[in-house]
Amino acid sequence: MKGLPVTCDGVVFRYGPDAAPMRFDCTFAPRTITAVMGPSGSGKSTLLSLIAGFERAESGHILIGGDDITGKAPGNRPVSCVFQDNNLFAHLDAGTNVALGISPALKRSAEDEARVAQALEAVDLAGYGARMPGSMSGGERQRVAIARALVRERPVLLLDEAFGSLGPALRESMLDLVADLQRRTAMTVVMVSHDPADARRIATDLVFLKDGTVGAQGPVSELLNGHANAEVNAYLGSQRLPS
Ligand SMILES: Nc1ncnc2c1ncn2[C@@H]1O[C@H](COP(=O)(O)OP(=O)(O)OP(=O)(O)O)[C@@H](O)[C@H]1O
Repeated sequence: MKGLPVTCDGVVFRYGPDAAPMRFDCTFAPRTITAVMGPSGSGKSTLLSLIAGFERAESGHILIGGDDITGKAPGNRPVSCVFQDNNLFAHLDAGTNVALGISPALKRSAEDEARVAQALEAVDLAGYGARMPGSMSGGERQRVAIARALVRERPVLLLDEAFGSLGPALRESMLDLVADLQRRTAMTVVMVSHDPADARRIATDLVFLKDGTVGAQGPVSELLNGHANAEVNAYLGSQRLPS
């Protein structure tokens, strides 16, 4: 599942006839981790929803690996998503939740079982297959969601504030897990985060949104060094320089 580039080419979207149009022109490089940052309401979740296919562009094109996927249904796009909450079916155990990434049928072949076990092991949850989501911690549930994304073997992984509700130490370990999985699978990862420390920790590229459009894009090392861009600096405030 080698990562593919994702390009938004003049993608225009609005939530309703009276809403201001958003417009996205950006590229997410293949096999890298790109952070998407920007003020609240700047369009980060909307951009991910457009790439995932939960929202449809009014005009423009979304390309993944050169394929125009603008009109494709979410399930036919080469992407997996992990959100902040509610990624799992509460009435199904962890193994079944992961297996849904392989097939919607609840019956699993021996080969499926092996893939589920392998994915749970990859996220450090070996042996957790029979556990119900309600009996797991927030971090464990997010790891199950990542395991499901892994078995889907899609070349693009979208993370929308996936670790936003976790404490700092756990969040760091989840970020390191994503970085490790990204290195092993060569996925393209697009990660929405509010925290510049997240981007500095694992992302190489940054797309900065402002007022429903791309305000800046480039390497994290340049855009978050405190000197590159006045709008990014204003957003970062006291976190302008790495601690
Ligand atoms: N379902 C919706 N219907 C109407 N407007 C919406 C809807 N979802 C989002 N919006 C509006 O679109 C704009 C962008 O929202 P979006 O959720 O993409 O921002 P965001 O950058 O992810 O914000 P946050 O950091 O607060 O999660 C905001 O002005 C928001 O109020």
